[in-house]
Amino acid sequence: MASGTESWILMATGRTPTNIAVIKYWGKRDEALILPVNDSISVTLDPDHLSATTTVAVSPTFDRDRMWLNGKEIPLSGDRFQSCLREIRKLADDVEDEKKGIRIQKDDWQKLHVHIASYNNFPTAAGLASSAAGLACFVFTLAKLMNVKEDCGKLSSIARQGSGSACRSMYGGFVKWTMGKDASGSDSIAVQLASESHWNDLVIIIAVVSSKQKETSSTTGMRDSVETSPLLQHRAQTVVPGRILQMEEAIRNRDFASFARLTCADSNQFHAAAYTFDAGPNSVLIAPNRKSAGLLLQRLLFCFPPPAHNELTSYVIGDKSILHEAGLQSMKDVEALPPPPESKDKYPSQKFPGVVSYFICTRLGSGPRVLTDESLALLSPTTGLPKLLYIVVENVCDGKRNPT
Ligand SMILES: Nc1ncnc2c1ncn2[C@@H]1O[C@H](COP(=O)(O)OP(=O)(O)OP(=O)(O)O)[C@@H](O)[C@H]1O
Ligand SMILES: C[C@@](O)(CCOP(=O)(O)OP(=O)(O)O)CC(=O)O
Repeated sequence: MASGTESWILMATGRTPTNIAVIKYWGKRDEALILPVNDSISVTLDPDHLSATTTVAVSPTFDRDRMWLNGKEIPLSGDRFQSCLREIRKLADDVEDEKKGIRIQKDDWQKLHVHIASYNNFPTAAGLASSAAGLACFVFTLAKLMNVKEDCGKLSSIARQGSGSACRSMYGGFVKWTMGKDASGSDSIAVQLASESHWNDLVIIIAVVSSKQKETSSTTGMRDSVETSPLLQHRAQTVVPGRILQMEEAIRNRDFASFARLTCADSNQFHAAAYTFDAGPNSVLIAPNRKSAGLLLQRLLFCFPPPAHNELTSYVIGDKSILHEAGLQSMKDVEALPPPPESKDKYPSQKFPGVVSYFICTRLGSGPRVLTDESLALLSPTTGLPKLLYIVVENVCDGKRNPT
């Protein structure tokens, strides 16, 4: 390993979106390689609103691999992180940074240690697919730092070994995870069905009911289903294959009626079966265009207003322009909303303030990207430690009590 100085640090930062499945992955045929029992299809969400940002640093001074998630150090010893690290290291190539005078040879990556810091701009482990954005970003950013030349399909098969749904976050727009047949998992990869621009008037509204960590992870929930539910096998073998074809056609034709029918049918198949597992309580609503999304928001805000003294700007986050187009500028406008006309004679116009924690308005989004602006890196370029920690340490050294 040739280098100008012994204490250099080289870094890369990536941002990767989350995705929401419209035909769900639920159940594995191989737990270690994370091979699913059926194909699945998802929409990638706008990384401005729901994404993981990850910085990976390498330096000859690091004595072990370390990781911080949302500012807290977490162990990297788990099989899933280890599989991804091992697979990416195998594909690593020579790296040269002329400006910094750094040269890393392919084989050096086996000995060099990395520091990884990641941050999710949405709740972690609450059923909003943080593992998808997080593990995809982990693999994507390591691959960038280590100059891996493989395409997104190959990277998706590595991300899959971190968390199944992560393979679909390797692309923007509409994505299919092909379950594959091979026992090695080499053909269990994600492919892009259509980019985000193919059907860009879809609006996605997420009602966040709870941001707390779920009691049952998806991993455990689907394992229980595989072990105990005969319906799951029927779903995987008989129901999903046809549904996948119909969903592909609906996406190709931008046929919202079929898209919505298939999405709801696939979701209901879990809830109608009264399993005890939970994939998180937050619901994802999809509107065909901005006008319908505005009408939907008016109804949602009428029924689920924020608790007293809450600002509208912190209650509806993400793409706020839909709020404005629906004539909702402030809490006064929400309070003045009439009851939904369709419910007038059928149901009492009940309101449930505080039931929803907040709403996220978003849209389809693009795939992973490298962030070249060094100020967005989560690790300090001089210490290789998380920037916040770095500031706290610096402040303590300076005799200041409060971290900035
Ligand atoms: N940014 C990240 N970088 C690396 N790993 C992450 C990141 N975010 C989440 N994870 C990993 O994913 C785990 C959460 O996955 P889990 O499947 O329980 O929840 P979820 O993905 O938010 O929900 P669901 O899969 O039901 O939509 C975390 O405990 C952590 O190990
Ligand atoms: C309900 C789901 O979101 C389940 C996602 O499960 P994970 O991908 O989080 O599970 P592991 O592979 O065990 O990490 C459906 C889906 O995204 O297709």
